[in-house]
Amino acid sequence: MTTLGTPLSPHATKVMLLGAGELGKEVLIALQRLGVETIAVDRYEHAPGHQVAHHARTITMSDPAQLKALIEAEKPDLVVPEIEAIATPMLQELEAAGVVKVVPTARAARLTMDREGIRRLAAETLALPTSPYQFCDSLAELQAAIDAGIGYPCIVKPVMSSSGKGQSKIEGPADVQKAWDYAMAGGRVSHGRVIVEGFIAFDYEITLLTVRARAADGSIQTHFCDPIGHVQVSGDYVESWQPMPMPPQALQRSREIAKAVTDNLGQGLQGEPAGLGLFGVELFVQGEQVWFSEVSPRPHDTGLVTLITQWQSEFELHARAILGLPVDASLRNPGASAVIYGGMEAQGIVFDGVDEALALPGTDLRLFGKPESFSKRRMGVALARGADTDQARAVAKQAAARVKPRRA
Ligand SMILES: Nc1ncnc2c1ncn2[C@@H]1O[C@H](COP(=O)(O)OP(=O)(O)OP(=O)(O)O)[C@@H](O)[C@H]1O
Ligand SMILES: NCC(=O)N[C@@H]1O[C@H](COP(=O)([O-])[O-])[C@@H](O)[C@H]1O
Ligand SMILES: [Mg+2]
Repeated sequence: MTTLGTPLSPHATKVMLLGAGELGKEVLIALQRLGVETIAVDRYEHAPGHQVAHHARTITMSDPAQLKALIEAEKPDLVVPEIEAIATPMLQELEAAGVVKVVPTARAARLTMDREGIRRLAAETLALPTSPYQFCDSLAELQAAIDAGIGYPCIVKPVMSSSGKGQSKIEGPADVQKAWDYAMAGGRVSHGRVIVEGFIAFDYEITLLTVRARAADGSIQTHFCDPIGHVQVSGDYVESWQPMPMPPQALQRSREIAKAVTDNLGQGLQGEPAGLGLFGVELFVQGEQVWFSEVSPRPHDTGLVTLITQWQSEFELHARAILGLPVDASLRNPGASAVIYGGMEAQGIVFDGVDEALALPGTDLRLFGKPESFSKRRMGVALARGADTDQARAVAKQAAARVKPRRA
């Protein structure tokens, strides 16, 4: 049985988000609606989630001592990692000592924190199909890995990075040095290690949102959302839509892969089923062939589209699942999302054209409230529902284009 308390009272149910960007902000709102007391943590002040939580804290989340001190002071019932760059070994220690429960588990947060943990688990332990890959600690090792079999074209990424930061495609020998230098500059935490992956010429890629939630009989059940199709530019998502039509066999294979990965990441300390929550399983598809790419043990940026397509968005699903509540992962209507970048480096920017964007029928908007804009920083997203995803994609893109960020 799940019992929830009253926020700001001695019996509050307290949840701490480690990372309070646009994804965390929506999870926090979903938790607030259930009367959960929320603590939003991020590396900078006035992060999107800070603005909607009961408590806002700013620390260096990759510093184990700071993280431990904050968790011990706040005593949350649940800690919910929202970004990768967190001192996850400390979370494992605190979880093992019974100090706190980590969503979905501290082990899952640690394994997915860097590309090596999750890639080796998927490809080597679970024998799932992935691109060929090597990990390298120097330019010389990178060149050797390419020459020894990865070949051209290939993709280089820092082991710890997300949203395409530090990622580039190598077309031939002339690009190797540039890709190495770019990866060194682009990781979230400075780290001299990269993954080089053989390029998969997929027909399309999907995110399969997969939810581990408690069923009425107390067991953990896996629910799949309809697949989300998306387009990435320079490793960062710019457009997504749901549902993505797929041949039944490719969908079946995608679900098997997602189940294998999430079952493993959901294991508790003694290997028993434990971890609850939503996962974003990223897959490449060509015909009936499916490759595992990576997984987020948390809501996924491409899943922002579910704010307008599902009865329960990925954020509500995550909030419900982690609290042990029942979920409904079904689609309500087709829809699409299109990203709004800042397009400039400036503080406290303003957005023109919000009225024109929302005048398009079936649209909605999220402006995240990030205090500082960068040229390629995601500042908002336009959402559109439609009779089909082609129509919704066109409208979402049009709405995003009507929102014009500018200097105040
Ligand atoms: N081996 C590959 N072959 C072909 N395309 C790839 C490969 N690896 C990555 N990509 C492309 O780059 C995108 C981003 O890669 P990946 O998901 O590994 O990076 P990321 O920085 O973790 O992104 P995010 O945090 O947004 O999920 C993929 O969605 C895909 O479009
Ligand atoms: N692909 C992962 C992803 O989209 N993560 C989302 O971006 C935020 C960081 O944004 P920022 O870099 O603009 O601060 C994270 O906090 C999370 O919400
Ligand atoms: Mg990705």
